[in-house]
Amino acid sequence: MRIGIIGTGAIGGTIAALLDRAGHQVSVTARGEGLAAIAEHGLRFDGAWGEHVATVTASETLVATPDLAFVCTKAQDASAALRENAEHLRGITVVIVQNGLEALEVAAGILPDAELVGALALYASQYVEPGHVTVTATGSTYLGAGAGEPSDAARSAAGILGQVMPAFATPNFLGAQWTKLVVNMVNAMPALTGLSVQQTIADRRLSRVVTASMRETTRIGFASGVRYATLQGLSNPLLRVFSALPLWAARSLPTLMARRMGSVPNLGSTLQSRRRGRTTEIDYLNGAVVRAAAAIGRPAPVNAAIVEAMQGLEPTGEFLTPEQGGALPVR
Ligand SMILES: NC(=O)C1=CN([C@@H]2O[C@H](COP(=O)(O)OP(=O)(O)OC[C@H]3O[C@@H](n4cnc5c(N)ncnc54)[C@H](OP(=O)(O)O)[C@@H]3O)[C@@H](O)[C@H]2O)C=CC1
Ligand SMILES: CC(C)(CO)C(=O)C(=O)O
Repeated sequence: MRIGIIGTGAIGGTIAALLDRAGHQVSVTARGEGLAAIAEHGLRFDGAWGEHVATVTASETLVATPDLAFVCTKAQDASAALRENAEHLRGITVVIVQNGLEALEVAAGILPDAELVGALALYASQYVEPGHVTVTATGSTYLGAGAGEPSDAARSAAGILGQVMPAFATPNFLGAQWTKLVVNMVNAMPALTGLSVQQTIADRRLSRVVTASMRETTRIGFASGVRYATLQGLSNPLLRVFSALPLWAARSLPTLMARRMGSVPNLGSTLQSRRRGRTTEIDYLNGAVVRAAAAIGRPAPVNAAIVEAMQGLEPTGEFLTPEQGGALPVR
């Protein structure tokens, strides 16, 4: 199958390398140093899903229409990347692999005649250097769209991706995005402190803030009428219990998540953006919780403080100490 990958960073690089290894004809889009490295040496892939050097076609934008496309940029880059490639995305299935709640709505405004599918990745990949990505923790990908049953396009894309990694079409994709948003509350503390996800959760002070942001997210979701979808053991009933726990007891959830990630340090995708001098997705993660809370007239003080702290730090390139990070408000 002819596969197009837009945005060949950690996730795009992983999908591109694995589909190339499985024999698909893969074309990728990249820019700057990343594009130069892939064009010169191929795309180097290693880590938990094996090793491969993919000799993919690489260019700044797609030069032909593929049978299936994956858009794997950060949320803040998605609109521009979709616009730049719109000509070759018309009428085909376009899978947007992206955290946050807005991926499909943004894409629908730019590609009204594509078959849009959202995808939530629960594995962890790292952009090691231009043209080199590594998988630091395995996990499944969930594909779907909207509130109902998964479309034929979602099932078929899950079938293709399922050839190379665990991938499932899921109903209630909106609920799945919220469940993933709860998971992504592990991203901010590493991005604020420069520590890995495992290190931040092992630190009692930072872990309290992670737990508080997760619990706040869960509560805002429930108050907004969200029915959380089941993703990798996290379900609506479990999150209902979690949302009512005191902080000391709720801490067991991020602790379990960190344990599942294993011993290879997982930086999380937000810290990786900072390390590469890129803007972060904070407005689409913790910021999405603040906006959802505002929409129902509720405050989200923990997530608002995290967003504010990140906005202050991003332009400086500096990090908080664990003491400073642990002093963020929790409730
Ligand atoms: N990494 C992870 O473990 C996980 C990430 N996710 C989510 O997946 C999505 C992708 O994340 P991730 O792979 O980590 O992000 P990366 O930053 O590693 O990769 C995104 C890539 O897109 C490229 N890009 C941006 N705009 C364009 C454009 N217009 N044309 C071509 N390329 C472009 C960037 O280029 P450049 O290198 O020049 O910046 C970058 O290489 C995010 O929503 C993230 O939250 C979900 C689960 C796990
Ligand atoms: C699943 C997780 C937390 C993997 O690191 C992720 O989604 C991210 O880093 O953005």
